[in-house]
Amino acid sequence: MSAPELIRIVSRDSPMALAQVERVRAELGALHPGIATEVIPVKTTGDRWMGALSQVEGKGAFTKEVDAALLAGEADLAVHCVKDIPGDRPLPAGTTFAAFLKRDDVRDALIHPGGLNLDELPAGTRIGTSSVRRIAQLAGFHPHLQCVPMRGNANRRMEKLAAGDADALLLAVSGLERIGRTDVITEILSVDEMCPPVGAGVLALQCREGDTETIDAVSGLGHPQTHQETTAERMLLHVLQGHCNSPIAGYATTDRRGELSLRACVFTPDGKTVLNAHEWAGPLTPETLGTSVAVALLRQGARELIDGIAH
Ligand SMILES: NCc1[nH]cc(CCC(=O)O)c1CC(=O)O
Repeated sequence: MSAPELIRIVSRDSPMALAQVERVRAELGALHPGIATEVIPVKTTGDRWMGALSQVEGKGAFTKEVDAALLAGEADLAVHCVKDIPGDRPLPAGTTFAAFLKRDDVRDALIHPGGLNLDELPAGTRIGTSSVRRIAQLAGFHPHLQCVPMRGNANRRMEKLAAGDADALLLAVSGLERIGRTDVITEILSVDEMCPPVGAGVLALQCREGDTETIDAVSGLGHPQTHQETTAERMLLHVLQGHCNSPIAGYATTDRRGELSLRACVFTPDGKTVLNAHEWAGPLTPETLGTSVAVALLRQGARELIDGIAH
């Protein structure tokens, strides 16, 4: 096998995305010191458009331009947050996952400049988030709080918070770690209080399908346990046909014995209805586990909840 001399890495151009690329370069450099890398940052529709995502092409808004550069041969490797990759459709034809990096923290954090915890926030506190998953769970467990729409990358959201557009934010711990801003965290929410999204904290390396040189070079960065968890979670999302406006949460974990399990929830936007399922893989493959948990939720009426929301 001949290793490539240069791998051109394409990614969104937000500070978080560029930090993700630096992690990939560092891990790749340690594994293959002879391979040079080049970074190709691109702006995506999701970065430009500050309105509701459902008015553009939904979640693909964060991946479309990156995937296009990969397919056009302008880059050899795309780095994506799995959380941003649509789950209701296959990957763009001609591309494939080459690796999932070891998972970071899956939890969400509260950022409140006054230093209060979620339970201490007074009625009417404005939480800046446009995430239907976060909105539904806040509405269910903390109905006295008010969610106000907030989009943009994490740095931009913190600027908007400082400008008074909201009183507090919810952001992923992993994202704050990547941009070096864990100092702003007031409270890390437990997964029981705020169930994470499918793919939380996982970075995917995506290549052109036929590019075995690059695929072989980067596949060593993959983390088997993360691969299993991500596969189960993405199959869940696929079977549920969740779209960018679906309040779906789900995360797989691997216990000390190596046993994989998947828990998932589907909410109504007001958080009053919560469908819940948790299953162990046992002899099932991660794909079958994801399918089984999705079917358990469908039996409870998940289809009606998901289709009941415009997208
Ligand atoms: N919505 C943007 C986005 N995509 C992935 C992450 C966090 C990092 C990850 O889960 O990989 C974030 C920021 C956030 O939700 O706070």
